[in-house]
Amino acid sequence: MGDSNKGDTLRLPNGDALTGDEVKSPFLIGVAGGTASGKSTVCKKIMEQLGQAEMDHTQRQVVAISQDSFYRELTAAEKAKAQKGLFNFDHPDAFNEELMYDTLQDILKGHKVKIPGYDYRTNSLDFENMLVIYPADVVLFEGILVFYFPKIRDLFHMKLFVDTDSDTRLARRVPRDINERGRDLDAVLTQYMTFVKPAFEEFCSPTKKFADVIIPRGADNTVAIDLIVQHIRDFLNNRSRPGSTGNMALYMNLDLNASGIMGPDHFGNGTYNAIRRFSTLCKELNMQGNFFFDTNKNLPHH
Ligand SMILES: Nc1ncnc2c1ncn2[C@@H]1O[C@H](COP(=O)(O)OP(=O)(O)O)[C@@H](O)[C@H]1O
Ligand SMILES: O=c1ccn([C@@H]2O[C@H](COP(=O)(O)O)[C@@H](O)[C@H]2O)c(=O)[nH]1
Repeated sequence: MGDSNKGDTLRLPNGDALTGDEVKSPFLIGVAGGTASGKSTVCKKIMEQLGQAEMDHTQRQVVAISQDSFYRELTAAEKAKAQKGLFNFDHPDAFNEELMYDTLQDILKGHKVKIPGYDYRTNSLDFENMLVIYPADVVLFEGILVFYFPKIRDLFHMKLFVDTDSDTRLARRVPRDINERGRDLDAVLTQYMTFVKPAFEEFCSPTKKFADVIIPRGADNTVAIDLIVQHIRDFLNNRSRPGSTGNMALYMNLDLNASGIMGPDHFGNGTYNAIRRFSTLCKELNMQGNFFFDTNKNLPHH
């Protein structure tokens, strides 16, 4: 970061100030999309290409977290309904919004956090298998409704929406739920028609408009994934540069269309060039239909 930023208050995307030891705040990327659109697969590919997947958890620079760890605990009556496929896991009320928000805030402050796994066979949080999320440079947070809650949406430095058509998603969900989530065909189809499809249309699909980047065809879109990976690489390199404050938010929350307001003096030349490269690539890919890029109008906090 150039000298021009010395003395600036470092801020989380929602405007909260960061001070002292807390400045090693990660760059937080939200990854939304319908069920079985390929959100986890996209995150996995990003991690693999960055050489993070095979790395020890404590050493990773990039980590991925699922929104499923923030389903709220069900009452006995709700659990009984869930076992019969009669509970709506696709409604925003199924999630613990406050816990999700507080945990993401902790992550943004550079704290180590522990979150439960999720057991789809019992429809419950798995406190026996707690996941320890060590402070990282980049955190991917994926889930069907990660852009639904405004307070949470505002925490992301970058928002991706994995846009896979609904036939493909259903065709992938059926075998996945049968083979990996302990369901039978009837239950999967009934849940899909009763809850999943209507909730996607009402709550998930409308959040696509908040995305900075829309990835058509999910993990098949290798061009888009390569671009995102390159973008993250640039930021990781920038962060490790001598003189960098290590604050990703200052680096990322930019309206690229308004690049006239910044020049090589505003950030270091490396940063500036990376942003220009990203902007140019996005425009090209947009034209090729590999990628839809929108500037982040919600996050003007530099
Ligand atoms: N591009 C793809 N081609 C074939 N199968 C895929 C592809 N992307 C995902 N899948 C499969 O579809 C299912 C759902 O993918 P997943 O990444 O778990 O979606 P989500 O996280 O959005 O629910 C998984 O079984 C996964 O292996
Ligand atoms: O106990 C549960 C909890 C969730 N679901 C379904 O999971 C998907 C969200 O996960 P994806 O990996 O994004 O598909 C959601 O559509 C819920 O319906 C479930 O079936 N049971």
